[in-house]
Amino acid sequence: MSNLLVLYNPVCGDKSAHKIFNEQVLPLLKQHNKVPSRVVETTHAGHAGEVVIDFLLTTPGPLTIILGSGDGTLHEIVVSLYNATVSTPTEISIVLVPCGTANALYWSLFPPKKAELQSSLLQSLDTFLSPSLYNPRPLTFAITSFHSPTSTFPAEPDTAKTSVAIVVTSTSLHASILHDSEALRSTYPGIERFKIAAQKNITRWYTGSVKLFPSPGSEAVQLYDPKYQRFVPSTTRGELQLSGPYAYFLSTVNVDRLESAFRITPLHNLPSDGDGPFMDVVIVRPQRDITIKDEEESSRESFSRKMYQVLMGAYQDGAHPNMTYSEDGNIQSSEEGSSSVVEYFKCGKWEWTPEPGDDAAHYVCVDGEILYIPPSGKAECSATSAIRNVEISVVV
Ligand SMILES: Nc1ncnc2c1ncn2[C@@H]1O[C@H](COP(=O)(O)OP(=O)(O)OP(=O)(O)O)[C@@H](O)[C@H]1O
Repeated sequence: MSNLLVLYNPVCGDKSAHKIFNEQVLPLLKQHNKVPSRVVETTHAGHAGEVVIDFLLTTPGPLTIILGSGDGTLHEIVVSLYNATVSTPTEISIVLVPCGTANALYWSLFPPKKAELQSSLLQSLDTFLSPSLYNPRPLTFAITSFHSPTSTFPAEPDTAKTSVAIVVTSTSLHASILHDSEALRSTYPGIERFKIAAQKNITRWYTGSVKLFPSPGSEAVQLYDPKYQRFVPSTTRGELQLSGPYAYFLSTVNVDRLESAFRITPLHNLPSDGDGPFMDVVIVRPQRDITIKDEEESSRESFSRKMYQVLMGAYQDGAHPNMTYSEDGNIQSSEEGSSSVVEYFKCGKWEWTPEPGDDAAHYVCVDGEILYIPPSGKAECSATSAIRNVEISVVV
């Protein structure tokens, strides 16, 4: 029998968690004779992680957390577990009640149905309360470590320079958007703040080098081929190097979307080679477009319209992986073009080494947390199925 902890963040999203928990979640638990060991409303940033660690230390054993938050609070819990010493193997099940701004994990596991104006926020809880439907989905983690040039390799992970994603790890445009949108949170509490920050950054390119590595059980990184609408092994075995500049570089685990309607990694569930944990990686490199001949402002301005089309493709149920360039460099929604606009990979690990002079290329977004790569350093991100002694699954 699993211990039960109820935990919610009253300030996430539109600040409705307190009401949802007191008017819906707690009465439903009572009705089903589920008695939580603790009910905690977070009081400060970082509190959710402290509560979970404290609970595990005082009450060892399998734990179910009914979590009212966005992705950021779950990220905080995962990072705390990564940094803590949980001495015995522990299984944690999360029942998600989406109260945040984007709720990427929830909407990926419970995609909104087109016919419904408003999908239920209690689908994970409903499953938890109906044991016959119970189907825990193990989470994959993307662990990013930040190396300065003085780090020795292979190095022990330095926890002070490591973070763990359960949704997204990105650089380039997406990291810039998250970096700038945080300052807009109080004025624009909803997802419009991401669009405003996108407009500000869309002409920027990012310089550096990228290496992708196959996931365990696969000899090569897998690349989506729009012509055959499936993943195929890259012709390069093992490590694959890609030269920049980059407009977009984003990887996800566990999700096909970052908001209910923004399906940026829509091929998350499409099978590919390899049996180990993997990440979906979406890259846009402007110089794959034959009309882009240089890195001047006018080229960036011109390419930003194509980058915009790619992002709109994500809002059109994830149409962008099938966008190709026509012979004259226009984007078409057809697999018949000369090359794909987006490069969509599945891999087990990536490395991002920003060009030392490109400050904006040093930002990395890990589930909304913005981290900075040390000067002349790099970020290394690997997919894994357990953190330390802890396995986490989500109730779907
Ligand atoms: N009582 C509190 N006061 C201030 N900040 C808090 C409190 N409790 C939690 N937080 C912080 O609130 C932040 C936002 O939470 P969260 O990321 O879950 O929601 P969101 O950003 O609205 O949604 P999403 O991540 O889905 O976009 C978290 O980073 C967490 O540290």
